[in-house]
Amino acid sequence: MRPNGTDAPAGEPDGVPTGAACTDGGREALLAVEGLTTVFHTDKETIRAIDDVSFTVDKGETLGIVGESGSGKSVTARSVLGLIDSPGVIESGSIRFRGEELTDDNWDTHRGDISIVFQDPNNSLNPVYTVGNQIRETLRIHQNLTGAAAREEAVRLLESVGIPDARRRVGEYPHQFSGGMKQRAVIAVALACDPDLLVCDEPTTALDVTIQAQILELLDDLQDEEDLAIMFITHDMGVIEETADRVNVMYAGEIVESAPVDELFDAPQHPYTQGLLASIPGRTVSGDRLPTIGGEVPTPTTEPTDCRFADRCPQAFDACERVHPEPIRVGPDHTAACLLHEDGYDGDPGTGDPRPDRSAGGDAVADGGDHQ
Ligand SMILES: Nc1ncnc2c1ncn2[C@@H]1O[C@H](COP(=O)(O)OP(=O)(O)OP(=O)(O)O)[C@@H](O)[C@H]1O
Ligand code: NI
Repeated sequence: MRPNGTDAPAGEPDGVPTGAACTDGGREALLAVEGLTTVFHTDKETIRAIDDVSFTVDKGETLGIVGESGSGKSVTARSVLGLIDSPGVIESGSIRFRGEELTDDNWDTHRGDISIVFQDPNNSLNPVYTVGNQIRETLRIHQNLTGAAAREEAVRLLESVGIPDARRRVGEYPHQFSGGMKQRAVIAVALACDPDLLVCDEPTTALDVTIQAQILELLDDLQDEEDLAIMFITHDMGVIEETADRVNVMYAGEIVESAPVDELFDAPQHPYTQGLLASIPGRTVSGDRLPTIGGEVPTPTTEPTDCRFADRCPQAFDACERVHPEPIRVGPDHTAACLLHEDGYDGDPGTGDPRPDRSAGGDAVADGGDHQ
């Protein structure tokens, strides 16, 4: 959602949703999204920003969401957070948090359970209040903390996100913080809700590489300490490899592949994932030119009747233009929405690969030709 610069929710300059209350967890996934479809009714057309998206996030897990610009990553996050504004609307699907369906009526009671960190810390912090002020306000709303207790907790939170000299800096304004320190402060505000799930929408993209690495490390530490679940959105496969436990690969509003991170990198099953991986510097097998996927993500306006990736896919065959591929199990914990895998998973946990001849890597490309 970066292009139009609307990542900060209107009327919430500190980027922290309001509301409170916690319920106790069951054995169900922390977050379970099923068949979620969010559309934008523009003057010209209806954009199907995310289409029939299903996934879960478990307690303490990092789910990475990756895909090119326009693939629906931010809309997925905003849908889960109840931040879709007109002309957008959740058309269908279910979002359950700790087993409870999120509806217009009860969304507010879960506001503090799910926090979001956006790409640009400048849009998330209010320039006219001190950092400490913004943390304390969130503590008051979400944890009922006020006075000295809130002041101490604000300092503790700044310390926990690695801001040196926190006791002094808590009284400073956002402009007195560097970019990296500002994003740490944003994370501190997000944590002041005491969330179970932290959604990070490209939280390091605006930062330089060294700072980016530090923030990723910080999130990793926080996750261990606080048993946080994290939904991490990025277009950068390198960042995914470092942060995610599981990965959803999105394309044109759909999840085209989902797998544990190691498996996704070792044996990607969808040609789109294979293309994304092939464009990571250092992963190319030969030649000095990075292969990129030609073309760009289409903006879907109708329900899919074909594979939305077909016209960019090096392995496409006739049926890809006629049949919409549904996610198919290709391993114990691995799905791919691609007709190459329509035979599915043979149930052998030893390989996790129904067709070894079509497994990872560009070499599998020629195989698709059989179908023509
Ligand atoms: N407010 C809006 N009005 C109309 N269309 C929208 C709106 N917000 C998002 N979209 C459309 O929804 C689709 C998905 O957008 P989204 O922001 O989720 O992509 P993204 O994967 O987050 O991309 P990026 O990497 O650029 O942030 C795009 O086609 C986009 O144009
Ligand atoms: Ni986005």
